[in-house]
Amino acid sequence: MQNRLTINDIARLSGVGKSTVSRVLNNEGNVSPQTRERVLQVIEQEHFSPSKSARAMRGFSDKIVAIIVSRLDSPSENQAVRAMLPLFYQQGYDPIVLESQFSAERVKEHLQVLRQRNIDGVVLFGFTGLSPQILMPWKDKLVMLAREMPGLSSVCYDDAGAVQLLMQKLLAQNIRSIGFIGVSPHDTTTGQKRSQAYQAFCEENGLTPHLVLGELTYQSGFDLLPQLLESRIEAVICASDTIAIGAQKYLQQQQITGVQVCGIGNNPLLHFLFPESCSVELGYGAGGEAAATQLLAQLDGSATLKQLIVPGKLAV
Ligand SMILES: O=P(O)(O)OC[C@H]1O[C@H](O[C@H]2O[C@H](CO)[C@@H](O)[C@H](O)[C@H]2O)[C@H](O)[C@@H](O)[C@@H]1O
Repeated sequence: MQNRLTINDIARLSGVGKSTVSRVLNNEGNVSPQTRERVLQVIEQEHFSPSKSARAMRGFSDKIVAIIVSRLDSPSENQAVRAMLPLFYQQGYDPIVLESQFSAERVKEHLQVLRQRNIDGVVLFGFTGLSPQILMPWKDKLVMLAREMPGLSSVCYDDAGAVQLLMQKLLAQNIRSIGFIGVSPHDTTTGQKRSQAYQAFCEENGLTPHLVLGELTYQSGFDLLPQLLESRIEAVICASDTIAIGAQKYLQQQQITGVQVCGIGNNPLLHFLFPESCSVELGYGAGGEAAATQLLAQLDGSATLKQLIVPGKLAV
């Protein structure tokens, strides 16, 4: 992105004064929503970014990357973010963290502000419903995590592979009555891919599928397990370790034994509370490192866009 235009040009094109543009850039009050929108439109159209030296003079760090997580309370995303931070610090970048709550509109707003602030790069935890139109202008300075999108760099997890590892492990123990607690297929990765892998494995191995769908919460595991127990399952695979914690809690509360609970993610809390459960190390730390490394390489011009998949492995 080049700074061919100055703040005076943006003021002229928007039909406002220079101080108004400055207030919009600094996200200050005293600007009507219509004026703010007009100025932002011109900034967007012209790909304008205030000079870094101006930012530095205002006391901002000159190298900033933004990390847009979906949920600040997600254990899996926290693991990935923690792995990224040291890499950004080492290269002199100050990371800032924003939250999307799976809202495409919120991502759009965040990116607008980041554009105004001339942020150097973005790691975005992707999800269903994000518009390529919003993201493509960022393609050289953005890496998407946990989802892929054509034309963007991405780091994904092996969703189907994780389910297959668990199914193979259970089958090797001669456990054939296996239930699955998944999430909505609207969620392409944790939802659709993991549930489909379960169903496909059942079909290939002559197993009867027992599938229920809930949300990415402890409560879902707790509430949905009783339905599966009616089918006399010997084991249950949960689409995430968070769901598995809820399922284990139900078994503990009802003093039910003989049902093996498996999760995906290798969350230390699952192993601490319920060491008898099993899980797949999906590689959140490795994913975070890979995303940060790729973004840094894109920013210094040493890498082209890449799509990476982190391999999972059974957690011991
Ligand atoms: O309970 P958590 O530790 O939060 O793990 C649940 C899943 O979180 C992640 O998937 C969800 O967020 C992704 C963005 O980070 C999004 O792409 C996906 O659709 C959501 O389901 C993580 O990627 C999964 O591995 C976790 O199982």
